[in-house]
Amino acid sequence: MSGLTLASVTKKFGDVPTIKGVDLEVAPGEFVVFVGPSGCGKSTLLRMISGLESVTTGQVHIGGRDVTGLPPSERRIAMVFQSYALYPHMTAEQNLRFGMRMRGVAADVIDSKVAHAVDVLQLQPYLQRKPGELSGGQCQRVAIGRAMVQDPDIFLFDEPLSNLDAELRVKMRAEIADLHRRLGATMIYVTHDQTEALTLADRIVVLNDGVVEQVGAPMALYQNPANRFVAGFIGSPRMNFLAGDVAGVPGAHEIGIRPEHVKLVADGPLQAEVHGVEQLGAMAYLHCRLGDQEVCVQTAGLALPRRGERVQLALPPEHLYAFDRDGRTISEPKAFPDCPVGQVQTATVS
Ligand SMILES: Nc1ncnc2c1ncn2[C@@H]1O[C@H](COP(=O)(O)OP(=O)(O)OP(=O)(O)O)[C@@H](O)[C@H]1O
Repeated sequence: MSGLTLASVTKKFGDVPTIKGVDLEVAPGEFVVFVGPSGCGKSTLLRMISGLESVTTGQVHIGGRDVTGLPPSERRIAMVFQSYALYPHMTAEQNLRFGMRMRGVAADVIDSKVAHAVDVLQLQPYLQRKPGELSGGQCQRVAIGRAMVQDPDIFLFDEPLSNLDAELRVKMRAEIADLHRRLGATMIYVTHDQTEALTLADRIVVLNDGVVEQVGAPMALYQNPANRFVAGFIGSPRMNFLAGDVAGVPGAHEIGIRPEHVKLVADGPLQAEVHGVEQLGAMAYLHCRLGDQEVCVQTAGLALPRRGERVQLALPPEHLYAFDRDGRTISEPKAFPDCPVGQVQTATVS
């Protein structure tokens, strides 16, 4: 099992800086997820790790080896793409065997590796079918199997579940988590799906415009975002941001509070008007106007206010985040289960 080190990695496309200096240590066996808005450079960074994209400056080390100048075939990585990238004219089994056959791997070794992947991913029923005769989820399992048989030092996943419907995504997400537990392999995974990031990752890397905003365990980022960007990006619906003086927090340019922490009260300090109600069954989101500011409130109540009604809100101080003019979090870190305040990881690179 190998880890990964990115040292001051940059990428320019022509004159356009796309990755602006990323440092990252991934421990052997770790599951690290890259998230960030569209175009922030997630796939580019992954492709630089794989060798499909060159590095402009900086180094990539895999398992202690400097692989910066090596082609993908010499990096001992396997990549799983959103588009599966299976050979359409080959059966699932031929797809699993092909790469090894081309590299001249002995037949008995191929047999045992394929048998293991087929067993772990339960591919037996599909082996003789071609990709056109398989569902998206089945194709993706074959693609993951093809990565597995390479015995890579690192698995790289580029939005592997994006082409699947919602139900299948949930199932495949569980399968990938299970695969990680069983193989204990190092995995780097790109997604724009928050749920995938929060449920799969040991650590999440939040990227924004080619820089790392914060790296940390999912709940560490959720509870203790280093800045406004991470606070707004991690969590759905996103954190509410209000002018600092609304909650009377001294020194704060802006305050933030998550929808689940805003309270509907009978007699509160803040008067708001409901302009939207989203009833989701077990809970609802109320979209309220507080003067000229927007506040989303999560509530479990069944007797919901209606559109146009006035409600009173309270913002419990223990749930407030304060940000300075530059968007840095200036409130005290919050403790949460399994991670006392002293151990909170809020490393930022800018
Ligand atoms: N080969 C290329 N030539 C020029 N620009 C590129 C190339 N590949 C990517 N880019 C640009 O680099 C930026 C980062 O792209 P990248 O695909 O890494 O983003 P991303 O975060 O993965 O986005 P998405 O979530 O939409 O897939 C984008 O502005 C993109 O247009």
